[in-house]
Amino acid sequence: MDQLRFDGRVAVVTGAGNGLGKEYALLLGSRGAKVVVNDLGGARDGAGQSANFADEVVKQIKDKGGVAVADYNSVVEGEKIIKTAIDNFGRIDILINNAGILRDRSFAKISDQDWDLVFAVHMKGSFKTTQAAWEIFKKQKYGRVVMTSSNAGLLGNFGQANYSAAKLGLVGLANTLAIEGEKYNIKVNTIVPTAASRLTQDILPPSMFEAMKPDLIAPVVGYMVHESFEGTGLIIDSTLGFATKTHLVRAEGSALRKKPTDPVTIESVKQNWDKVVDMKDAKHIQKISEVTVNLVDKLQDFEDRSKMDGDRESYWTTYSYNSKDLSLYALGVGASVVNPSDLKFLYEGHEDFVALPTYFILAGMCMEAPIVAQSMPPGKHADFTNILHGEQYIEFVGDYPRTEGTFTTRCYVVDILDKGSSAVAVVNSEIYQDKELIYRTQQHIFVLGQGGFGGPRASKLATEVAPAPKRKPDAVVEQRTAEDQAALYRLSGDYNPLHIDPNMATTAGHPKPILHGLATLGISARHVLAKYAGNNPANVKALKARFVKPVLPGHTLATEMWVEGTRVHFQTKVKETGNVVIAGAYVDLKKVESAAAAAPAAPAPQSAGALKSDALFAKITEEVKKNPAKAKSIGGVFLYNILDGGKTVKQWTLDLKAAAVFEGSPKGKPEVTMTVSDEDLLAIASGSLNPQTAFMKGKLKIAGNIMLAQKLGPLLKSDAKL
Ligand SMILES: CCCCCCC[C@@H](O)CC(=O)SCCNC(=O)CCNC(=O)[C@H](O)C(C)(C)COP(=O)(O)OP(=O)(O)OC[C@H]1O[C@@H](n2cnc3c(N)ncnc32)[C@H](O)[C@@H]1OP(=O)(O)O
Repeated sequence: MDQLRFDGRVAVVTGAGNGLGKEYALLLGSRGAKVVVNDLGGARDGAGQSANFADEVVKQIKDKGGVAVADYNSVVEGEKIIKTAIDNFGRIDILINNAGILRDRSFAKISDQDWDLVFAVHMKGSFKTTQAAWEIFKKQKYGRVVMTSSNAGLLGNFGQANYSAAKLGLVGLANTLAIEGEKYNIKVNTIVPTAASRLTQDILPPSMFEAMKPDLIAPVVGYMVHESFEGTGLIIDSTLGFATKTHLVRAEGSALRKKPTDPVTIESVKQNWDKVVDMKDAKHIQKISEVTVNLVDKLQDFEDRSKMDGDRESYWTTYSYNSKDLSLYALGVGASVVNPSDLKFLYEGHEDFVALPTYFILAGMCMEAPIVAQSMPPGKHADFTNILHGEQYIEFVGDYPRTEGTFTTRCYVVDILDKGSSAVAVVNSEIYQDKELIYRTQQHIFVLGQGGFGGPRASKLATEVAPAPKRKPDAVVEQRTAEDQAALYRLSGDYNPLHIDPNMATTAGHPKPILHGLATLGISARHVLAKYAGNNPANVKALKARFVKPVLPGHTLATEMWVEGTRVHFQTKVKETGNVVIAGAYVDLKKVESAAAAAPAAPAPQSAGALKSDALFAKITEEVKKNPAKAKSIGGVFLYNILDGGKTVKQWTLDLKAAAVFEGSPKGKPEVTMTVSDEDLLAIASGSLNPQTAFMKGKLKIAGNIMLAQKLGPLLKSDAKL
């Protein structure tokens, strides 16, 4: 890489007589910048004054052929320091606010003077110096400013209340200046250094002090003030030759009331506190305007949800998943690399990688919601010690979900049934993505010993099981479960101790921890999928099952299947005992594809070479010309990002060789092939086929170098939304 230089630039470094500031000044001076070396020459606590420090640094810069001038003003009179730059060099481009002092005392002992002095040097000093340079930066439409914060400010540190407050104040100052400077090409960033300096000399242990050389941090700041540096409003923590970005994140938060008409009370705040502080889905907010948008969205969601809920108590939650979750789940329901047709459920690099349909039941489980417990009739209770999964239903409504995403789930109890000795809670879930319903589930939770309260025995709102035909099954698939099946399955999110804790299992009357009902169901559903659905999850419309008897890990499951139209009835038996464990179950398919028909010879892939046909390019170009705006956002998707890397890639060729080159692989050696028919490619270019949809429907496949293919996949997805 060419040396990054500062020729023609003028830099002011405050507190540059020693430590970090000195290193910044020496580095910039050695790279062609004219440097104002500011230092008051005071002691660490700000007392005293001397010209020696700054003069010495100026001498060192000049000795190496650089240009520098000393400045002995206090940063509190920042305008004088900037004047030194203008008087000597006629301009200013870079300002590093580095000067600082310490007045450490435990909080109770901090005097007004300790407080004021620390604030004067750090806050007022950075304010005055930056403000004096600001108008010049604005006029010349160029400026690079670095504020110096500290982990004591970001995190607090015993005995440094004054220093911490001032240091975090500087982050706030930088944040606002980054916004105000944006349109004038003024970049304002914050460095959080931990270095051996006069400030830390007898604070750090000697061995650490030795290692934390300021010259390991100076290049980080050097880059942050270079003209090629694009970042602004960043907080960069650096020490010991490491650098890392740090930023504040904001949790999803929670509404503090059920309906817009309800009051907020101290009690409702307490009730929702766990969600208020839940950082699971926390995000970094880039701009203050995002907070407003986010609040408006939240308010809208809150109102929409409250309308949907009416008088019904619902529980709303979000559920995020990624490829790792899908693979883990697939292992939990017995998929194995031993079976090649399972690979697409296990390996995110597989060109047909896809989620098993039963995986999506999990987002509808609302395990953490107290809704069943809260819906029990007076005197009855439900908890992990007395519930069993009784039945499960799932029905896909929209496009088959992708291999990663975030859902919003609404769960609510539709009925509590009285089955005599026991109760059954019927729980509905609706699962939304981007406010669109994509599937729904229903679970029956059997609550042992809690019946007899005079409630209804059946519910019109419950999806019924369907008894299997009375003939011999059309097919049977057997699979032995592993001893660790439940231990593995639970990692997908059902941590009910019944499935892992021997004491809990004994208390509930089982010889050992039992298998999750959904693990048994997942295994049987896989059998149906492979046998009659062409192993294609998107072929599944709905699935229903009743758990009739518990299964123990290690048991062999035999899934018996009957085909009736597009419905595949099934029941599952434990081979060792002959017990039926899943009954009345079925999978509704879009189309039955029996195993023989479902395993055709692999379709002949359309070679990447086909994409390079000149005739096809000519056609695409023609389409693009007809509607350039549309094509730019759709057909251009692919290459836009590749071009972002700064390489010249011929547009509209969709040439993945170029992508490989972009990734730094040897030229002319394509590492990725793209499989797409000429018609589909044309359709993408003309805007009639969304690449995201094409990717989802398997019409567009990327394979080869897995890392690269993975990168390209998300590019398609994210850009398709533009
Ligand atoms: C929101 C948070 C949710 C979190 C939930 C999930 C947490 C998970 O960790 C829990 C699990 O995975 S548990 C493991 C899987 N489930 C099981 O092993 C249950 C197996 N089933 C049984 O043991 C019995 O069927 C049993 C005990 C359920 C019923 O047996 P019996 O008492 O003998 O019932 P029976 O006399 O045959 O019938 C009585 C009435 O109940 C209905 N019924 C029977 N089985 C049902 C079942 N599985 N689900 C729903 N209803 C069921 C019958 O139809 C009958 O009603 P009716 O007289 O009105 O026809």
